[in-house]
This record gives sequence, C-alpha cells and structure tokens, in this order.
Amino acid sequence: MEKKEFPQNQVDLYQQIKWNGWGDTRKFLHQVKPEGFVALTTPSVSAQPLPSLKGFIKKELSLPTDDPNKPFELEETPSLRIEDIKIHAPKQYPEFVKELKAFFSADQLKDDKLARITHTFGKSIRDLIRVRIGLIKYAPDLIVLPHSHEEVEKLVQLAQKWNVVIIPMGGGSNIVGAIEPVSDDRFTVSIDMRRMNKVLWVDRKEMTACIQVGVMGPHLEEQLNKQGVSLGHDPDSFEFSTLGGWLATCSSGHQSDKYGDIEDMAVSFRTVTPTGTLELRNGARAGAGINYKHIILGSEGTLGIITEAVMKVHAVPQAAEYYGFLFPSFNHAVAALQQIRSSEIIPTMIRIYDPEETALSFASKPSKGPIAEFMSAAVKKYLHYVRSFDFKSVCLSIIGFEGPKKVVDFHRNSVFDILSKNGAFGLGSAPGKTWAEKRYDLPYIRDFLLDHNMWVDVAETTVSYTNLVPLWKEAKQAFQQHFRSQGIPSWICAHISHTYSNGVCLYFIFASKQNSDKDMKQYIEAKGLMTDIILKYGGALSHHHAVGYEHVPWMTRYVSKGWIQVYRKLKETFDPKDICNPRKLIPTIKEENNQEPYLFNVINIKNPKL
Ligand SMILES: Cc1cc2nc3c(=O)[nH]c(=O)nc-3n(C[C@H](O)[C@H](O)[C@H](O)COP(=O)(O)OP(=O)(O)OC[C@H]3O[C@@H](n4cnc5c(N)ncnc54)[C@H](O)[C@@H]3O)c2cc1C
Repeated sequence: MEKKEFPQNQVDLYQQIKWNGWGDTRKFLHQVKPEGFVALTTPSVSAQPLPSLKGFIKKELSLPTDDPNKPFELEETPSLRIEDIKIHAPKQYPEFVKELKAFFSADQLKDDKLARITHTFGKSIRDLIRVRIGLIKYAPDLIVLPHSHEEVEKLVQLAQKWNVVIIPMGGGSNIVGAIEPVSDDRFTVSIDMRRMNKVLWVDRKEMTACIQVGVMGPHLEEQLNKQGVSLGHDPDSFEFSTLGGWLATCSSGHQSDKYGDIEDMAVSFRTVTPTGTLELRNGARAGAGINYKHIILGSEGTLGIITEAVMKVHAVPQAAEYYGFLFPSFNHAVAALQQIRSSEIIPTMIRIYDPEETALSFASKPSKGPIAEFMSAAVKKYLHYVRSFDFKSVCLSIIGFEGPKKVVDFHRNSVFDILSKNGAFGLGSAPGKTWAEKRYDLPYIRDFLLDHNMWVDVAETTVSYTNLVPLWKEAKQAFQQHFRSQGIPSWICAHISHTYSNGVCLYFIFASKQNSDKDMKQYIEAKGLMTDIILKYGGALSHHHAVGYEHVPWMTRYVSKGWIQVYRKLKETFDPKDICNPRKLIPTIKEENNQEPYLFNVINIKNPKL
C-alpha cells in the first residue's frame, strides 16, 4: 500500500481547538476589568459586551447567604495550564508499532502530550472538569491519523492481530464518555478520522454524495455547496463534529424537521470491523429483510469504523427565512406546535424556549442586538397592557422555513395563521437572524462558568405530546427542590428543539455553583435525577446525545433484555476480541449482575476539587 504524505503546511484539527474547553481557541467569554462586565471575543470581534449576563448569573446563581448589597464578584477558578498536567507515559508495543510503521508515515502516528490529552475525553462537563484539573486516568497510548479506507482496514487488521484496543474519534464532541479509554490493560490507539475529509463524488441525478466521514461540518458544507447541494445536518456542535461521529451517535441537527435526522439522510456506508469490511447497497429503499444500516448507526465505534458514506443531499435552498415569536406561555406554544404538526405543513425548524431559557436568551445578547430593540419598552408595554402578557411566563420561539421561494411563502403564511390564533406575537425576522448568527455561541458560556466556580450541563429526550408538559414541570421542580433543600443555588431551563408527528425533543439545561469538593457529586445527582424522571415519563434515554458509558447504567431499564443479547452476539461476531471501543453502549454481564460497578459511578465517586 502506498503511503500518502500529509501536506507539511497543514495543522491537524486537534491542535487548533481547545484542549480544556469548547471550540475555537480564539473564541471565549471573559470579564472585562475593572468594569467587570462579561464580553465575548471571537476571531472577528474583540470583547463584545454581553451587558446583562453577569446580572443574570447573580440573580440565578447567588448563594442564599450572599449579601445582596455587596458588589457581586465572580470567583476565579482557572484551569491548569497544559504544561502542569501530568499523564502516564504511553505503553510500548514495539512489535505492533513496527508493523504499523510499514504502512503509515511517521507524521500519521502521534504520542505527544497534547495529542494524547485531546484524544482522551469528549466535551461533557465531567470531561472538562477532569481535564482542567489534570485528572487523566487512562490516555490513549498512540494516535493514528489515517487518510483512506484502505489505511483504516490495515490498521484494524493489525489491531486485531496484536489485540490492540481501537477507539475511533471524529470531532471528540460527544458528551457521554464515548471516546474515553476505560482501562490500561491493553495498548490503546485512538483513530483520529479527521484527515479523511473529502467529498469523493456528488451525483446530481440521484441527489446523493459519497463522503469520507472524518470531515467536519463546515468543511463538508463548503465542499457540497460548491456543487450546489447541501446535507442540511446542523447540530449545535456542527463546527467541531464529523459526519462519522454523527452516524455513529445517531445525531440530529437544527433543521431535522425538514431534512430528517442523520439516519434519514444515510443511504449506505462502509464499516471496517475486525472480522472484515461491511458494505451496504445504494438505492432509494429495500424491503429485503432487516435494514442492516441500523446495526451500525448509533453503534459508537463498538462494532467497527465507518470510513465512507453515501448521503442524501438536497439543493442549496433558494430561500431561508427564520422568524421570532413570543408566546404568552409554554402551554400556548405547545398548543400551537401541535396544531402546526397536525396541519402537515411543517416548518424547517420550530424551536420553543421556556420562560427561563427565554430570559437567558435575552440576557446573553449583545447590548444593541435586534432582539433588544424589539423588546423595547414600548413593545413590552403593548404586550403587557394590550395583550395581557406576563413577562415571567413569556416564551420565545424561532421558526424557520427553507426551500423554493414559492413553497416557503406558502408554508410561512399557513404557519403564521396558526401562530396568531394561539396568541403568538411576531417579532419579525431579526430574532431569526440573530439566532442564525449566534447559534454556536452558547457552549462558550459553559467554559466561562467553569472558570468562575459554576457548572452547567444538559439532559435531553424524545417525549410524547401527552407527557411533554408533565415531564417539563416535574423535572424542573424536582431539580430545583433537590438543590435548594441543600442550600445550593440552582437554575434550570428547557427548550423544544426537534419536532415529530408523535412527540418532540425536550432539552434541559441546568446549572449550579461548584461546592468546594462536591462538584462531581452535584453533577451525578443532577444527571441521575433528570434521567430517572425522563424514563418515568417514557422518554428516550437520549434523543441525540448517544450512550457512551454515562448512559449505560440505565440501559437495562431502557431496552428489552433480548435486544441486549442481540447486541452482545453482534459484538462477538464483528469484534470477537472486544478491541473496538470496549465498555461502551451496553453494560457488561458483570455490571448487569452487580458483580462490578458501572464506570460512571466509579470514576465520579472521587469528587475532585477544582
Ligand atoms: C456543545 C455541544 C453541542 C452539541 N449539540 C448536538 C446537537 O445539536 N445534535 C447532536 O446530535 N449532538 C450534539 N452534540 C453531541 C455530539 O456533537 C454528537 O454526538 C456528535 O455526533 C459527535 O460527533 P463527533 O464527530 O464529535 O464524534 P466523537 O465525539 O469523536 O465520537 C462519538 C462516538 O462516535 C464514534 N465514532 C466517531 N467517528 C466514528 C467513525 N468514523 N466510525 C465509527 N465510530 C465513530 C466514537 O468512537 C464515539 O463513540 C453536542 C455536543 C456538544 C459538546
């Protein structure tokens, strides 16, 4: 096999993104001193003030014992510097590495500290807390960066021969512990897929494209758009996640109401397993037995490595229009949503923020943003006195339409009709524009909170329309009560992010203050509480965040025993030595029988201090 050199002037993506936080190293929130307000710096704008954010944090996350008359100071809890982090030396496996070197060039094999740290964790709150304090138990011993399907085949063959653990990594953006090595009993390789980033062909007649799956969102769309098409998959993590990760975790994007979730877009893909490569046929549909693609979709690298995928694409939309609305309450918004869904005229996106997330949305806007203008005193007065809106229960909604202009016009008019019948107040297209521009900013707030002795996390599910409001109410009440009864400040909000004819994705965001040595304990308590309530209401264990090992403890409650046995047989067939991303997705037999603790509980119990 011919070795392909990586162009000398290119830098690998793991060197360009934050090792201890989210996203672009040039984008972050910080306090501007001495004034003390919070600002957002991006590659194009330096220190753009977010004037209301600090006041919002003070209101929601002050301790009950804090003196309200004292100036509110954010306590600084910075991350360690990478130079101060110690990790175990990589294991040596000369026989395996010698054979590897016959097929891969030196620059495709990395075992330096930055490479190993950036391939250890995903981006969950636990991951960030641990990496910031240098709590790294098992880092991969080697990172391999393949360029082609054939190279992945070779690598997997060698791993099988030498009993080496292989963990595929795309953007590393998962928040469930999906790429973390969980033991040091075998030599562990992280397979960084991001050099496999090309669109191989586009077929405009069938409207499909064949794509190397290590491509990140923006680079993928850039290549497709040049040929007049788009995939239309736009998760919040779009900028820093890959097609392979999306397929392997059953991901879902903002516009899934129109374009579908990732499984609806996938036609076929190639998967390299330790016992051989699995191919799928292309074609619009087949009814010849089990749909085999669903065995690999969502398998999180536990059965093999996806290398190339044929995906459905669509024409770059002629029109894309996004609008903001205010509803008097969450119940009004849900009623409107149900009527829209049953009208069968479905917008590209319907996002509904509950009152608390509406307040966050306004609080995190720059000073003279369009939403701020719309929320001028006059509008507020009108809504209050004429429309009887109570601002404590107001809900913001962003609704989008994409496609040919005539279709967009028709859909917009039909949907607006339903919205106004349900008491919605139109804010025009400015909030939609702001949403589109700012939609990738929210995760940067999380780093800021960690820098200042607070934490924030999320839980999401698919829930039926019947259980939507009861789940929303109970989860919020239980979360608040749990923390407040211990004197710990807490804040929780939710939004509806994806809609279906028989339910929605309900997405909670919750935050609290770090409590000296109890930060991990609080997180586990919150996660446990939220997941139990979600399952009580028949919700999905996850709508789009996958399983990793964080959701494994709930798996036997969530799926029938028979399916777990089917999966174990598949694993034995494709991966008899259990080298592919071990201990993810389903419990081991010992975990299931309480003969060994779940990984999630074990690692967390230590409660490290920041
Ligand atoms: C701020 C933030 C926002 C997010 N928003 C969304 C959202 O809106 N929608 C959503 O769906 N998710 C979201 N996520 C979760 C995450 O981005 C998704 O799970 C995403 O699909 C992961 O892609 P990745 O390329 O980063 O995969 P990674 O995190 O690198 O890997 C995820 C899993 O897939 C496996 N894997 C990766 N590549 C391959 C491959 N080629 N073959 C086989 N297995 C592979 C890995 O082994 C691992 O098990 C968000 C995460 C964050 C941190």
